Amino acid sequence: MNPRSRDSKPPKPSKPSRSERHGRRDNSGPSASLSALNAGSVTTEAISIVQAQALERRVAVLGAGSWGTTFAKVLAEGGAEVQMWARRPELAREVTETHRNTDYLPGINLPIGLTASPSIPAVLDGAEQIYVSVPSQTLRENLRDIRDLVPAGVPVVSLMKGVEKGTGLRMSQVIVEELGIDPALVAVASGPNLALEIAKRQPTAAVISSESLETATLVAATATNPYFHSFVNTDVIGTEFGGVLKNLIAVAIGIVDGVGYGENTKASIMTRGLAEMTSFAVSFGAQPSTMAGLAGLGDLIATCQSPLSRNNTAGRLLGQGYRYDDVVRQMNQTAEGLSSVAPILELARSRGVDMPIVAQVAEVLAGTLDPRDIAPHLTETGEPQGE
Ligand SMILES: NC(=O)C1=CN([C@@H]2O[C@H](COP(=O)(O)OP(=O)(O)OC[C@H]3O[C@@H](n4cnc5c(N)ncnc54)[C@H](O)[C@@H]3O)[C@@H](O)[C@H]2O)C=CC1
Ligand SMILES: O=C(CO)COP(=O)(O)O
Repeated sequence: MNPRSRDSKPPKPSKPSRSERHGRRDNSGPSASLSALNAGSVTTEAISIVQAQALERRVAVLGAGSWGTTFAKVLAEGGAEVQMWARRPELAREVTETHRNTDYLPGINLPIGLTASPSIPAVLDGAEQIYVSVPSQTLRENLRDIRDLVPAGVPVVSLMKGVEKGTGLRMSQVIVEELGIDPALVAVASGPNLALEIAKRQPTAAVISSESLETATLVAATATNPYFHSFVNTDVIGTEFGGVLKNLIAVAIGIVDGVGYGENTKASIMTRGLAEMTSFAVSFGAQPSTMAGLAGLGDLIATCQSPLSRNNTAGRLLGQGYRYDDVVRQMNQTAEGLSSVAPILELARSRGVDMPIVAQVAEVLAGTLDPRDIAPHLTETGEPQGE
């Protein structure tokens, strides 16, 4: 457990009632845009029932980008009181005052029970659970700013899908290292979770994984609502690597899409990609069944098929002939796959695992392989081999 003691806290100001916070008419905003939002989505009534029955749980979400904001909405619509940390004060003001985050989630009304602040101490004060959604490459520096502010004994949940360059560490490992907390308090969330679809309340599922089933269950109960169902497992390695590796295969799919290849090519890459993902993750101790579940196959399908995926989009630009630097300049959101390629290949080499598709993505990124030549090279040797 966390050896640090909990600071004594000032008494909390009296809170508005649950119905005031969530608002029985649900989201703010004009009714016209509300009904547009509710077209093809889980109903406001279903959410109100869950909110009314939920335990009062105060949670913090660090990162107000597309996934941090969407997950904060999921938690609030599951009945939690949610405070989100936003780097930019004007974004925090927009979320709290107008219930919008137009930069990341255009057209989405956020729940009244969701507020944001640029002050990390204010957001963490009294938090019973902490969810982290910042780019994987900045996580360590973000955590250094907060290590003395994390309340003792509180679960910390990674929503991220990358590995750290240089160390090759998974995000849960960086969290344990930087915060010095018991790994049993750390959980990860993964699955087919394209932010904008979820923000529109289109139903989906995820996996919450922790080496402690108790932690995973507590987090999953909080991160569940009528349109978002959280399953649990204790295979942190598989759940986390599933989210990282499918990004790399989605870049490959984007590349061949950009070139103009069709469904056979994409199905071959997805299928062989899953085989690559599984060999890699199992060599690090993951369960093969995790790779066949939501955090592996499920997320692979969603990310490879959707134009909403930033990794898929980055790949498509590469396939259309843009250079790596141009692609990075064009992406104004995090495409984790681009930074995970090198550390994943290094980790694969350390275990003697072949990753021919990921290796070719690295070559396209480096400009040493013509995107048109990626698809035929689905094996390392070109020799016939067992599937
Ligand atoms: N967007 C999606 O559909 C999903 C994203 N994820 C994962 O969530 C993580 C975060 O992704 P998004 O929220 O989509 O990214 P984003 O690019 O939309 O937002 C990143 C957030 O991190 C903040 N941030 C904090 N420190 C930063 C720094 N030093 N440099 C840059 N930004 C900093 C930004 O201000 C921003 O609020 C990634 O690991 C991604 O793979 C996982 C599931 C779904
Ligand atoms: O992880 C995701 C869907 O599950 C989001 O994928 P992108 O980061 O490629 O947008």
